[in-house]
Amino acid sequence: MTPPERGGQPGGPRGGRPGGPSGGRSNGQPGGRSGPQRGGPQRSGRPGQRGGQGSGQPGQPRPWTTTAPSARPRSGDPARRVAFDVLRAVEEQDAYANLVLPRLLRAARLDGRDAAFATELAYGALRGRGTYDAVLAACVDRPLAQLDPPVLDALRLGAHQLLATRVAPHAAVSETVALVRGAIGAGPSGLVNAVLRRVSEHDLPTWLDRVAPPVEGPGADPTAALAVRESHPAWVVRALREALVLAGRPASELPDLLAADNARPLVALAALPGLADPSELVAAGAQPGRWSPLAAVLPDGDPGDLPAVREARARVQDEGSQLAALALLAAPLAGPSGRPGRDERWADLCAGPGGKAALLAASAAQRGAHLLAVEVAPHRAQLVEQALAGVVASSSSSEGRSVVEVVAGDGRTVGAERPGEFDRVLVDAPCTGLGALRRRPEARWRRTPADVSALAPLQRELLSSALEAVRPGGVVAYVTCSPHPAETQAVLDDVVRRWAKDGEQLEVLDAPAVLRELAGVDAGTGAGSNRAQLWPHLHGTDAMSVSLLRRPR
Ligand SMILES: C[S@@+](CC[C@H](N)C(=O)[O-])C[C@H]1O[C@@H](n2cnc3c(N)ncnc32)[C@H](O)[C@@H]1O
Repeated sequence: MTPPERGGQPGGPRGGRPGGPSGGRSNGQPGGRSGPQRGGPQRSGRPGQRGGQGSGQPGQPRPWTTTAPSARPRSGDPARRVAFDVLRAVEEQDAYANLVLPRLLRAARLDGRDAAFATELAYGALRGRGTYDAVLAACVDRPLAQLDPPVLDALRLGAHQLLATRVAPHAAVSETVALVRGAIGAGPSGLVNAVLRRVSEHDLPTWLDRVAPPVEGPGADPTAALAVRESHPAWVVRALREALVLAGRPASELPDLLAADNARPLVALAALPGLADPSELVAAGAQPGRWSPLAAVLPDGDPGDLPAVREARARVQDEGSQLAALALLAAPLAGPSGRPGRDERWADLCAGPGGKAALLAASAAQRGAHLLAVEVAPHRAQLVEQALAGVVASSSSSEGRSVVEVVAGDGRTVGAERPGEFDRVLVDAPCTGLGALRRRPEARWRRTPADVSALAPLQRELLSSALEAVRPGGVVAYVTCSPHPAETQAVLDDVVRRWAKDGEQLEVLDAPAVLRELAGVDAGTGAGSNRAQLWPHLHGTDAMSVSLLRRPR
């Protein structure tokens, strides 16, 4: 732990900083151009970066208020309170920030800039926790674990404002102190005031140089250094390094990959085949997508404002997820006499909440096929029903049978119950989600290495069930939104080996070639591997892994 520096005169007269009091709003939110963009962080949100007006330069005077903490406002502003409540719900109730935030924003009647500010604070403090805790540990005279958890959350919110937003430092401190008084009580407000003043003594690059271990030389620990600088648990840093190397990428890309996890992803939309067209989304204000032939991208604004999204003809869906579903549909089947054979029975064995199932169902309606969507969790099976409602309402096949059947059940039993019945099967396996960390700000702190091993048998059983359920010459797509080697290549290798031992040599199709043909994207994983891997830092998508297996005829 680096001892706190005692420089500066926190109580003394300050002024003249760009973005100081005059640049901020009375409640301490950044004003004018420096305000956060709607819907997320105003900058990349990368903990290792700092910039913009008011971000402060070391040694520059700061406009401190001379009001004693006890005489300052008793409660904070509503946006900070919402952000604080999000952090508490994540910590205390294992809540998902992206689910709890909209509810709290509605309850507090926040919208527009206030909602954007609350979102930026909550997501930024959650993502940046690793960095901020390292800084806070250098400013608190006891281990952070000995602080009351609500106090620690308030300090994280304060540190985020000080180190990664354009909020004026005096406002970041005084508003966080006010928040603490209102939400926790007067007791810890002095501590919070003192700690945040210490945090404000340096900008983020200076703090990182002080608290992150060196990357080289004596005491070097490159993993720990990246863990602090890019705010990831060390085990995730190691896993992602391994994943890059396994996929034929240089380990030197790791900082970029980690930084991409800290950036706000653009909202990608999928126009459901036959129901909408990307050009319609672009005409309604979106921009063309980067890879998927179904995609458009919404740089700003509420997707629900687009008629096609409101009418369930288009959905919010990462381009990587779109490509994974499209790869299953584009993979070549094998049938009698060198022909592809039947292509009308499809299944999705892990369908909830229904993103890929909606795309598959819309395509099934177009092609006269039928989709079985299986999801083990009943409430998620209901979400699949909802996701498919638009497709079901607008289409039924000529014989009048429904295009889709949703079943709340275990995908692991489908192979035994319906052997050889399907032509194409998707296994979008339950996984750690390490490839989608940018979307789930708290996920990196919640996952543990034990999750990887706990999921391993389930992933293998689901893939084996899919292979039993597919006909000879049919194709299975094994997909994860994690690039972790244990969840991707190891599962593939094990299952192929086991089937070979049982006398059936599965064909691992060239998934990168399928994606190249489909979308012009290079998702290759190096010589000798037919697995495709997308990356946030290279493709701007989640880190989806896609393997395509075909049963021999
Ligand atoms: C990665 S998610 C699937 C995402 C989905 N394909 C989409 O695009 O929206 C994995 C899903 O598998 C479900 N699941 C887990 N074990 C299962 C099992 N044994 N059978 C069926 N579904 C299962 C989980 O509840 C979860 O909804």
